[in-house]
Amino acid sequence: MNIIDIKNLNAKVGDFTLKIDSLTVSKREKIALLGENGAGKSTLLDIISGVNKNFTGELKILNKQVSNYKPIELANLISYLPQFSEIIFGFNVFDTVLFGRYPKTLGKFDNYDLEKTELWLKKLDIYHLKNRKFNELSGGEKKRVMLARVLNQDTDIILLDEPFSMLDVKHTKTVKEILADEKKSVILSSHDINILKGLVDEIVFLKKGEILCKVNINDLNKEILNEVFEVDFKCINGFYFID
Ligand SMILES: Nc1ncnc2c1ncn2[C@@H]1O[C@H](COP(=O)(O)OP(=O)(O)OP(=O)(O)O)[C@@H](O)[C@H]1O
Repeated sequence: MNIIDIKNLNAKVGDFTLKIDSLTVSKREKIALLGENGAGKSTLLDIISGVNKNFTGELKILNKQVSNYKPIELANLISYLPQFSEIIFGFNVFDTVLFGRYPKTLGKFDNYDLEKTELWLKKLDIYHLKNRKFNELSGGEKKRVMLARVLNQDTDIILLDEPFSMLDVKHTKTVKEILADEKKSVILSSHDINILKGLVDEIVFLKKGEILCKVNINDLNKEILNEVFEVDFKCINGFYFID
């Protein structure tokens, strides 16, 4: 069963047009959005998440048009890590992650919510930062806090805009393993092609606001990458490099 159905979607942001004729995501499917800067990855994630409602066409979540959901219903279905997170002012790390459980609890947090929060703090290796102010953290620390918050929201659909950017090698591995283990539908954008193996099922290539193709991760080849990114890739042992 499809959890997301997109048909004839058209959205304008400034001079840019996103035009998605058809895209479906099934339950527990993991998809990566790849494409050059400005291809429309964030715009598409903004639309699926409900942040950008300015589009025409069909966007169904669990067979129901997204505009027919109340915001709180959507927040119980979809969690979203935007590319930049500047939303939290005076909150410390613990409360920032705890608030991922707001849609489920409407703020009436119980022991289960506190335990879940502690669990994600530990998994994302930010437990030692739990009393620190979010705004005072480094870029990679902030990213891990926002990821913990998203995972604490515990939704069937997880949208992640460049979840690996700013992470060091060790925490990139940690986050990849966590996401690979999640039995959820995940759509993530990334500029790191080599991280996707063992993580996603399909890659959707975007170019100039349109889907160029959807490719199974096992069918990826350098010809596709050459066409999308207009550079000459080398493939060594299944990993892609440029000179
Ligand atoms: N609020 C806005 N006003 C005007 N133009 C916008 C706005 N948001 C995005 N755009 C334009 O839409 C296009 C697509 O942007 P988008 O952020 O979706 O690209 P992207 O694929 O996520 O890129 P990147 O890899 O750089 O993150 C870009 O040309 C961008 O300049």
